[in-house]
Amino acid sequence: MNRDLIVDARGIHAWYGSSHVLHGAQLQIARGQTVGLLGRNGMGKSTLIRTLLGHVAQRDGHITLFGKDASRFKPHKVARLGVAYVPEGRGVFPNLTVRENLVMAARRGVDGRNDWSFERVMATFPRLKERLTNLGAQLSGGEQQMLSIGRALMTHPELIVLDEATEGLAPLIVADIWRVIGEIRKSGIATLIVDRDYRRVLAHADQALVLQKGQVLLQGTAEDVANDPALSTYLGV
Ligand SMILES: Nc1ncnc2c1ncn2[C@@H]1O[C@H](COP(=O)(O)OP(=O)(O)OP(=O)(O)O)[C@@H](O)[C@H]1O
Repeated sequence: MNRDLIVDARGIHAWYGSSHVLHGAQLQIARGQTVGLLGRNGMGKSTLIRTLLGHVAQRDGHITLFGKDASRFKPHKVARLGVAYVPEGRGVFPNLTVRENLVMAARRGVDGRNDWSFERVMATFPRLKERLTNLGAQLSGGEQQMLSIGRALMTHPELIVLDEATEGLAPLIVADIWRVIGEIRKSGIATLIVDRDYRRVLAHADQALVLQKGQVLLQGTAEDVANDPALSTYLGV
């Protein structure tokens, strides 16, 4: 195995009841790498993510995370390895303040890293700084998304998984979230990104893959995927 791979998933199958959704998909992420996961609606992107994270019980295939066989790991065990999940539809505590949401998430990284301090998160998300005493439920959708990413950073992950982080948000907020994704990339944390805006995904990613009906049809550097003549057909654009 390539030692730099923090995610190495091969031959992944997943089912919801009798519905067979993933048909031998694969995904590799190296340390510090940004990987874009593309595909039309319903092609299995969220299912692949949820399978890697241990949320899909009916699964088959080989998943190695940080060199450990995680094929049967439960979500809490995956999280403890240093994987932070920012799910579609946020994931903040509505009855806690912004400050409480952040502080309760804080922990050192697996290797003891502690560089994403509360102050650094505040500097990254100036909007949240103005809302520290507001409850999670009082935030706009965009602010909740920022808080969710802020919480992920406070856990000092090796990998952040962003599933549709910009979905349904106003363009200025979307631009701000892409700025933060760029900062996360620069800071050396690996990211796995699913987003409808494939151009932005490819502009921010090192590697990309395209899922169709639960299989990976295209995989390579973001530049190669962007230049592949079949891309627009696969994405229906
Ligand atoms: N909890 C579930 N139970 C049953 N079927 C599901 C469930 N979640 C997803 N599916 C089905 O699995 C298939 C893949 O869905 P998935 O959400 O992984 O696709 P996606 O590529 O992430 O698309 P989208 O962008 O629409 O979320 C779809 O046919 C979907 O209807």
